[in-house]
Amino acid sequence: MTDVAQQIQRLAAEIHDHDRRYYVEASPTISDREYDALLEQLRRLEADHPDLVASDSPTQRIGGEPLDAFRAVEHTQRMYSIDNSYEAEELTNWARRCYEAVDPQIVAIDSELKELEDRETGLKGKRDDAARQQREALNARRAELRAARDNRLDAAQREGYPIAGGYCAEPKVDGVAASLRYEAGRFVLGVTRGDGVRGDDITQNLRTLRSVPLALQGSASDIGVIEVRGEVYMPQPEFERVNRELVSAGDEPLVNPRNGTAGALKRLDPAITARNGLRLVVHGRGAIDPGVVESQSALLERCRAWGLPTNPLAERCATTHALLEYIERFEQKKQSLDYGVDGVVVKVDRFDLQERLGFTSRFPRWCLAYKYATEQAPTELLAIDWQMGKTGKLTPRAKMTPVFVAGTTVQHATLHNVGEMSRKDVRIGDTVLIEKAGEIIPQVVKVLDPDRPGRSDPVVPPRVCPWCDTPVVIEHDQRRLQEIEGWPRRVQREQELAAKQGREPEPPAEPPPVSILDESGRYCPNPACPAQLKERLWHFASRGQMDIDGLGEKVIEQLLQAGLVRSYGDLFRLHERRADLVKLERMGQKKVDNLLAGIEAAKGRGLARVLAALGIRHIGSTASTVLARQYGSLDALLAASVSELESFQTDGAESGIGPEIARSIFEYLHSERGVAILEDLRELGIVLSEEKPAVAARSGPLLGKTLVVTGTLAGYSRNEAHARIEAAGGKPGSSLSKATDYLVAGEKAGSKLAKAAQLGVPVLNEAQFEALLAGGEP
Ligand SMILES: NC(=O)c1ccc[n+]([C@@H]2O[C@H](COP(=O)([O-])OP(=O)(O)OC[C@H]3O[C@@H](n4cnc5c(N)ncnc54)[C@H](O)[C@@H]3O)[C@@H](O)[C@H]2O)c1
Ligand SMILES: [Zn+2]
Repeated sequence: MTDVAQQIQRLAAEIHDHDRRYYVEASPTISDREYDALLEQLRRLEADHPDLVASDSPTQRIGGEPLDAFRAVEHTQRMYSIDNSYEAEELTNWARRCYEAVDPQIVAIDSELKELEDRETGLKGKRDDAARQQREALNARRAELRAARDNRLDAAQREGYPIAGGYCAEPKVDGVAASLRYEAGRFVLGVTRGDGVRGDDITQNLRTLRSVPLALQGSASDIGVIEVRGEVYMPQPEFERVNRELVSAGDEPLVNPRNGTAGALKRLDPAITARNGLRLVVHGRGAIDPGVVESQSALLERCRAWGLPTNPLAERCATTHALLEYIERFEQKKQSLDYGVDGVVVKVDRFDLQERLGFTSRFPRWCLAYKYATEQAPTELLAIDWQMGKTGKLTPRAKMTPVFVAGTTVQHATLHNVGEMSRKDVRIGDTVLIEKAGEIIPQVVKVLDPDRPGRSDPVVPPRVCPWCDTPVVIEHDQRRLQEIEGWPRRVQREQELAAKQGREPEPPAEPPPVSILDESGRYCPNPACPAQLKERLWHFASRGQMDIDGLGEKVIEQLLQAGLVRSYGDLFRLHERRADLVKLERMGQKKVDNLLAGIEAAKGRGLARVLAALGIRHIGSTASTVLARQYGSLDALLAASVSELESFQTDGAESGIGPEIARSIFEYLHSERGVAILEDLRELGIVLSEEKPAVAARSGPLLGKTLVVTGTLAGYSRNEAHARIEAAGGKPGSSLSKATDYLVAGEKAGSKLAKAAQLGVPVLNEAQFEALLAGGEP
């Protein structure tokens, strides 16, 4: 194989790997700009060596793949990616190409030039006078046409390539593409982009989004097919809320809202998707009945009238000058939006012109994404320290010379885990590039001077816990482990297949053994580790959990140092150690009184808060609330089996407690340690039960009303509907009686409908229910 062929293959493999991380696993390891640079490099090589372009090259296809777990659906019209640019000049070059292809004068000139060329070919070999004369006339005409063409283009450039109908500029919302199909105005199918040809059927998940209308308004019901394309995204406040819950449940936080969206859409249980606060914005079309809309700007207008959400910041721009002005203006504005935007998408507005421009193998020619570069800054890496989490996880953190980036001064960046740190080969003294994209925590992008002489040795990760000297436990990337484990099976399968087909087997190469590069986590397994204890107590006492007034980080450290606290229970025994407490630095009588009162008050927070406070893996405030409501007391919870925990329904609907959560809570409750902790808390008089939903609000539009919910609602899970009823002052019931005020019926409502009719209980559909919640008439 030639060097170039090898280089192309290596690059393609590398890009393919990044695609998988980005689209399938939703955890990219390089920035978009670096990714785009790799792709550009490949494109250049391939352009010079067209014979080496493989049909599955990343330059020839769109990155995602449909997932096995969902039904794959073929798109009626392909879903494309969009070409990127980071420079104003690329944008004007793009506009020029569009202009040349659609401006009537240039098109006329080009077709005449083509005609001249054909005539010239016809004259080839003829040497007589007539032919010479014809040739001269032809050349003169060609020169004339070329001059006219240049003039026309020069003028167009000055005016900003004023294409007929102009351009449309819209924010490029950073989310996940989806196609939504409406037939006679009803939502019938939602599909991800997948590989552009086939995507995943995510209809059920999309139905849970409030911004996805299940039925369109106005003229839409008279139109056979309306297929729109849009972006599903997670607004910033939802992203922060979801991350707070994940962190408090001991799970890894989402890296950014886009990854969070991709993850939530891939959930098999729509109730979980519903909990992520996703939203939709429509920005394009798939198949739409002919004659319905003629341009991008008209489409957006019609969508609004049909009740489909579009971006109010979209604007028609007559020229590239206006486009660039929009881009500049928007760079300021995007900071204040409550959703992530990574650029501006510009499109030729008129659909007939779009059709004339057509597509390349990956992109529409009539569309371009202008991307804002993520703010990055170089700085020096001073040290790497290890942070302890409440589950015992040790996370490497870079300490750097402070640097100003994306609006704040940054001096720490996370390195995630030892694998990541080793793959980036980050060492002390390096100049590193850091960035803050949609993420809250700054990231180290890469080392800028990896070939510098006299570089320090790689940092050796701790083999024992830096706080308690217990040997650490190392975990490796699950996917790599499966790959290694499954290799013999793959070899065998190939041999069998080859034997059947009567050919030489071509067994897959043996995957390399796991190394430090595959490390995904390092843990201190010692439950009594003081560093973990501090993190756990800190979590236990915080707001969303036991909410103990006066027990902050500093006080916890003091208590641990003085040996006054070694467990959660010890907190509730502190009143016996009053004398010791007063002696602590900066404490004094009054502060001790406050602290002890805070601890006393926390005793009655109830089971849900206690479960959330214990830092059990995967158990955050949502899961603990569902569990406490369902079981009512610790004893009832203790009596439940794993299979019951994972399958119980709250009033006929999925509880949202999947197998992972069920196993985690079960194991904790029945572990020696869990039992000891909970028994201790029980003896100390901590309330380990939960009042059933009687904690109704004392005001609201539903005050004093009882509502029963049945069937599947599009906008909420059963639990959420109940929570909304309570928040509005009402009482959610489970069985119908004469005392029931309303029956809220979703899809597949079943026998309760007949019973309601019998009892004379009014039935509400979802829209009427929402109207009632909002304080109006149903
Ligand atoms: N960092 C990595 O490892 C990595 C890996 C793969 C891809 N990527 C990034 O993803 C890009 C490719 O992803 P892509 O194919 O999804 O392209 P893209 O995200 O750059 O743009 C295309 C998408 O933009 C969306 N979009 C948002 N607002 C829109 C609007 N108003 N109008 C039209 N479309 C709009 C559409 O859903 C469309 O599918 C790469 O260029 C790279 O930047 C990064
Ligand atoms: Zn330890």
